[in-house]
Amino acid sequence: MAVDEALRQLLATARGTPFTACELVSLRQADGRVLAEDLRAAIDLPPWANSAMDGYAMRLDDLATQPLSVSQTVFAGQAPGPLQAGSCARVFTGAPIPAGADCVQLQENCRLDEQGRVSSLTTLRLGDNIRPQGNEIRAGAPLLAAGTVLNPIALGVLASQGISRVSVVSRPKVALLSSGDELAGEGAILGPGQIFDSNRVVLASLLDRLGCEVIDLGRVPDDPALLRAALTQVAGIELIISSAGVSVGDADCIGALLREAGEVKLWKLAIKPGKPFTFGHVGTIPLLGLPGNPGSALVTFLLLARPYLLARMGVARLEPMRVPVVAGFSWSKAGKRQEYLRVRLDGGRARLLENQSSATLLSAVQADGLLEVPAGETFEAGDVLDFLSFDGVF
Ligand SMILES: Nc1nc2c(c(=O)[nH]1)N[C@H]1C(S)=C(S)[C@@H](COP(=O)(O)OP(=O)(O)OC[C@H]3O[C@@H](n4cnc5c(N)ncnc54)[C@H](O)[C@@H]3O)O[C@H]1N2
Ligand code: MOO
Ligand SMILES: [Mg+2]
Repeated sequence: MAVDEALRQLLATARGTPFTACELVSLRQADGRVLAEDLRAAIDLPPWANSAMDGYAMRLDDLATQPLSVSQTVFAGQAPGPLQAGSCARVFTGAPIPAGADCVQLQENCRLDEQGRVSSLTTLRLGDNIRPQGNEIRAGAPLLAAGTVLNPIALGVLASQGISRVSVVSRPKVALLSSGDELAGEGAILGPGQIFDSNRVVLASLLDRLGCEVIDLGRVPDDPALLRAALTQVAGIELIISSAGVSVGDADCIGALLREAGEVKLWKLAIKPGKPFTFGHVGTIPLLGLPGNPGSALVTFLLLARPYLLARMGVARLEPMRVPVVAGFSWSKAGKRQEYLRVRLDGGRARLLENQSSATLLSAVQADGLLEVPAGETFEAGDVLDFLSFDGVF
């Protein structure tokens, strides 16, 4: 199955099974969380007309009779009285505009005489250097839509509205496990044939960044019964993510687990790395089975697991951002699978990192992102391809 079709099916399933729980959090707890409600502006912004510059607030009609005496001084945070006819007001940036004033002249463009009276040295137009009330947004207008991933800017927008708590999608409970008899944990001395488990920390950290509550089930041997036992330990799991054991080897037992205790929905995609990616259910709980090779687990997480999770969280923008990038190398072997090459951007061109093996993470840590090569295609240096940046993803 093509990657696009698998993604389409995963997203359709995800949209049909959204995470519905939400919670009220403070803005400082809301960074990276998904807004659960449509929000409208509570107040006009700015709440009152204010000066964009340090200078003098005037009435255009009074400029015919300058110099103008200064009838009041208004700092930001003060409440001015109305502007006396035939005078101007000393104002500073952010200060409310006195009623009756219709423009502000910069102090650099004013001359003060010995009596402290002000003349404008340049012509002014109605509204110059005034930020009108409600100019940015009117009370009641749509502010942020449900499904927005709150970032520091969005939090600032909420704070500027006096909003201090927001309803966000509760952290989905995701059970994570590494399957494999060969896996050793941190601090272990490697026995014969053993390797350290690296996938779990990668996936747990990626899940943290998506705002999930990671239930770490640790390393589980290649045994469907033990896998099943591990999964029944915790209540309330909303999704299972496993790594390894999805290919055709005698010890690959995620498929057996799904067939015994649930169902297999997707298996084997035209994606490189990541071919044996699996999606199914253990009982009623969805399971995303990522391949064990660390490069394959990473790529399938980014391209399939991440959008699936975001869709269940109600996020509108799901996929990593694709941008056109010029290839700095040629590719002559057309593959049967859509391929994701680890590349670095040097001078705006994609440079292929040396080791593209799905078994290594070292080229991925040097990469800026992935270059997408459609199945059956070759390309020349100078051709433009889609690039999926790691920026914004991690
Ligand atoms: N006869 C075939 N063999 C394989 C095929 C195939 O089509 N026919 N597909 C290959 C592809 S492509 C991939 S990708 C891998 C996927 O393997 P599995 O998902 O079954 O994973 P394992 O066999 O358990 O492990 C693969 C590899 O990854 C290492 N690994 C596993 N877990 C971890 C971990 N937590 N941290 C670090 N490294 C891990 C494991 O030791 C193996 O070296 O199958 C190919 N075979
Ligand atoms: O699909 Mo596998 O990930 O090539 O090694
Ligand atoms: Mg295997």
